[in-house]
Amino acid sequence: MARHLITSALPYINGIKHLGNMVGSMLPADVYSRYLRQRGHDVLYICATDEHGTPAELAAKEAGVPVEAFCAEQHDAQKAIYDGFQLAFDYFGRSSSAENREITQHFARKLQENGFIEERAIRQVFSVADDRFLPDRYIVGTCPHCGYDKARGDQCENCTRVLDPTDLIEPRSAISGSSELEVRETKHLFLLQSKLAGEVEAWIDATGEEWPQLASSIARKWLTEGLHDRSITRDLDWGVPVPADTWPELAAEGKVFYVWFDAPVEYIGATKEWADQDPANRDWKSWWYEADATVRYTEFMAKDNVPFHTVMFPATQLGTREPWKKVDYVKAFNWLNYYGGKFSTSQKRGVFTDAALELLPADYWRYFLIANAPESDDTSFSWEHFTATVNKDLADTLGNFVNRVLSFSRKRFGDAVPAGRAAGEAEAKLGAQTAELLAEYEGHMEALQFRKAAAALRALWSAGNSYLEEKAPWLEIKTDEEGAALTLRTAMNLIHLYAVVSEPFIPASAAAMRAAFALEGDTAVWVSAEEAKALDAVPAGTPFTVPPVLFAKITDDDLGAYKERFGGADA
Ligand SMILES: Nc1ncnc2c1ncn2[C@@H]1O[C@H](COP(=O)(O)OP(=O)(O)OP(=O)(O)O)[C@@H](O)[C@H]1O
Ligand SMILES: [Zn+2]
Repeated sequence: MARHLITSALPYINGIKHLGNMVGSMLPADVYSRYLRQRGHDVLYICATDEHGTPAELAAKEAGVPVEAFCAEQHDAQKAIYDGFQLAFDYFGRSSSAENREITQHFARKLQENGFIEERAIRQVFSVADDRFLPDRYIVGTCPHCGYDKARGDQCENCTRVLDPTDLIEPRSAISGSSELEVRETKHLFLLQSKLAGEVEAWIDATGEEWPQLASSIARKWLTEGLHDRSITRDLDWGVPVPADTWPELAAEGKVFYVWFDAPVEYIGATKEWADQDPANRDWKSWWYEADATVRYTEFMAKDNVPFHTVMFPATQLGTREPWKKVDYVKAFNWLNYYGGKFSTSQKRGVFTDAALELLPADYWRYFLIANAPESDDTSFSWEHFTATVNKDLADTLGNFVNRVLSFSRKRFGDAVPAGRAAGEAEAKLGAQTAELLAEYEGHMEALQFRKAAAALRALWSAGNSYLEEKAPWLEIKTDEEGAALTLRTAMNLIHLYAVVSEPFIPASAAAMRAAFALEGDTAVWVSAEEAKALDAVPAGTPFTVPPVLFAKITDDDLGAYKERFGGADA
């Protein structure tokens, strides 16, 4: 049995996340974690808010609150929404924690000891209008590689290339828009990534083989373009301070580490936060430091985050010369787009997670998003597609099946699962088909192929509908009561199986389906394809209740109202 360490890219603190963030990082990590837990693995799913950096500072300023208070508030607001989405983190931490400060400073000291950090005087962009040095991402201009005119000084969102502010054509301040920029001299720490490039490449050769193509191609592209030394400190108030014991002068000047230096370290920091809550029973080091071969580490993120996770953070880890656990598998996603553009926080485009939960329960979104995850390509969200998926897959195929079977059985046979005749040919065929589809579903989950997994799950639900149509217990009952009872008992067993295996996708509905049957013990434990074949986990005589309608259909009026409210018109 493996121990699975799972992390999803840290959501940034400056605002409520949108559905793109959800499907590109946290949601698939949660689905995968839930699946592995059900299968009996030891799983640790860690995430946190990414709290440092200029955007947080500026957002706090705009809100008129101190940045610490702003982050604390926003962290709680995000956490409440993730609870609403039923994201079952083992721990959801904060990159501004004392634990992360300690580990980040430790990383920096080790890198210094090993000769991978150098102090350099650099000339940095100073905005006269804003009276401050501008961090890279607060300088915007045109990308020299692809011509995108809103490229930031650290990275071009359009072509994902990493940039230096001085690469930008027609640079201007993102704060004031002023182009009155001067270059002034200031000292910073540089991580000598160029010295680590060979090691990173060798590491990718050894581990990157099985990564999805999206992840490995971005990593390779980055290495081919050359791994440059990078400044890892900033002139900001808010961040992990440069430790005074190692760099007294820079510490006195109030320099902090660059947010991209401490954010990935927070995967470790948050694990320590988790352990610090119950030190007698939780051990963070066995996951991260000298972790043995039973620990398998999987990361989830969208494509813009790939270079930092596949190249830069591994370089940092390698440079410490300490045995830190490095990623085994990088599950990378493309963009979820919204009517002609990327979902975007800054441009307030798309559906945000708080609004989504106001409209409909989490399971509707979870299912739709995962079934249409941007795995092999960018994917477009449309309200029509969302409506059709919810109505067809969730309401008609799954929800209706559950309600029809349970209501009809209660009406004819009372509040316990009827016995009826022994299983016959139709049940044997259904059992074989169920086992086959379940094995297919498992295979896709093991391979982290979420769209395919969703399709197999949907097929499993459909198989129940076909069986029910074929046996037609509402006709059968007129001539063969024992046969009708068998059909209903079998269908109820399917409902229970669906409840168990659908849990990673739709946890709340799955729990409601399981709770319909008064069974003893932990009924959420995974059922193997071989066990599923018999369709007899719920024995005759088990008391049951009919749950309220699981999925309400979205009407044409609802659809119209959603499009109106969220601006869902083609650009
Ligand atoms: N449209 C999208 N589709 C899929 N994943 C996305 C999308 N936008 C952002 N992500 C991913 O969401 C995760 C959290 O990102 P983060 O909080 O830093 O927001 P972001 O990337 O700045 O998004 P935005 O630009 O919309 O603010 C990252 O892994 C990021 O790559
Ligand atoms: Zn570009």
